Amino acid sequence: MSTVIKGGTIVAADRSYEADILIEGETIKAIGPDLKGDTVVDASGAYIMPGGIDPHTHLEMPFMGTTAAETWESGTFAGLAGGTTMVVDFVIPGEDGMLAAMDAWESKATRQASGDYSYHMCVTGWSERHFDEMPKVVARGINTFKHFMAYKGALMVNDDEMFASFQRCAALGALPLVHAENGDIVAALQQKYMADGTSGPEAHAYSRPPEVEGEATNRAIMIADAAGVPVYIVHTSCEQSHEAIRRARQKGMRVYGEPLIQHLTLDEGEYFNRDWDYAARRVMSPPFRNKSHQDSLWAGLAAGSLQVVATDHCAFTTEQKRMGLGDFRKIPNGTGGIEDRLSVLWTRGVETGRLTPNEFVAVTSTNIAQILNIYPQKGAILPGSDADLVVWDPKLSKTISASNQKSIIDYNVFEGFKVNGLPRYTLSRGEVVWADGQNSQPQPGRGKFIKRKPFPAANAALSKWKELTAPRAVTRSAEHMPIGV
Ligand SMILES: NC(=O)NCCC(=O)O
Ligand SMILES: [Zn+2]
Ligand SMILES: [Zn+2]
Repeated sequence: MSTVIKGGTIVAADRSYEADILIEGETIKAIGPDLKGDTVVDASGAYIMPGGIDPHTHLEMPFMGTTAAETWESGTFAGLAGGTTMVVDFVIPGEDGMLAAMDAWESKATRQASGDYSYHMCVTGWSERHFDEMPKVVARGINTFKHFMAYKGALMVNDDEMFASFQRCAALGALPLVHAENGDIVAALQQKYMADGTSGPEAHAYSRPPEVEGEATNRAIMIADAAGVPVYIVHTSCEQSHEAIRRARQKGMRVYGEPLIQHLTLDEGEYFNRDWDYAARRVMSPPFRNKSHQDSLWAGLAAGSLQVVATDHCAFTTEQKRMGLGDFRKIPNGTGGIEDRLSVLWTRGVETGRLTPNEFVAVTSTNIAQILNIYPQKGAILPGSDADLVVWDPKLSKTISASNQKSIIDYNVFEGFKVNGLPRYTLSRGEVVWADGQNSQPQPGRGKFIKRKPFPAANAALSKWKELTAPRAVTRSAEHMPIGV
């Protein structure tokens, strides 16, 4: 059974050109003019792009005394409806360790996911057990380990723990990821605002200023450099953090930065809304920033100092957010975006000229696949690649509203945004899983876990350079030594 996508313009990260795409089974068989297949997908007047990859989601994550309400079923369906064909979710180990946590995640994902998925493993402490489990995690197809420098008393790790884990990553060919905020200072500022009587959602933003993120980003980069490993900074939200990443890259370090679609388009004014629910629904870490930080992030995407746009989709209902009434520290941290990442980025990025269509593909798919080591299986339109494709219709438009979203959350932080550019079709491994106007849900459980191999190249290059430039003892002959000592 073959499918041909006809009449569109292929938009890849490196170029745009007109061609048909022939799909056989789950992969791309051929690209060229006048291809024929059993079924035809009409792409006339549309762009054909690699399916979006969201490298940062928290579906059904237990967090802050509750569990993120977006399920694997609703979250992956929402992703497909918005053109995202793969998510990478964070596994949080409990008392039973990393492997048991991975099993727990897998038991949910395998039954429910309708798009493909992978995991990052979180490192929330350090011990011999962590040291021993990490290679087993890598053997099971995970090559990224996440570290929280915030959430003191819960997920936060200290510098020595992070350094030990980063060294282990270096040895295993794995990439460390970091949530960079100075957790000690955040905790102190939270206490101060509560003591001053500022207990509403706005205090969430006050207690997490950009300096707190910039300091932690610099520290994470320094620790990665000392450990001889690249590093990926998740949810880069401000100029201070971007500046640290930019400077490190200019010095030749392999540092990646991931702005979120929320930070690019929503600002701190959201927290000053008089409606408590409205403001609390937007509480996430780091918080939304002012327009000058947004400009910095957009510039970084265009210039290449920031590589990826994610969502950090960690969605709680209004009822869950109300756990923090009277104490902003108890508002579950997280917002959604998986369904709207591509259309909002297209509208606010490509339509405004901040990004080219090719840069759009790079930051939503190709760069991510390369950084996570699944390219060209994912993130590419090439013979042999998985046929994860979006037929993107720049003429389709809608006004974003919780009332008709696929996400099961009762609100949407982009409510009222008018977007131009939406998927006419989304294909996941060759199957049409979303068609505009049909609205039917793909089969839960059809999504596959995608194994990601370790990174031999970057880690080996770094350790070779470290070895070549390592401090060495000076050899001194007797004539250069003090006599009689
Ligand atoms: N970002 C956020 O507020 N919640 C999800 C957990 C995290 O990524 O820090
Ligand atoms: Zn985080
Ligand atoms: Zn996150």
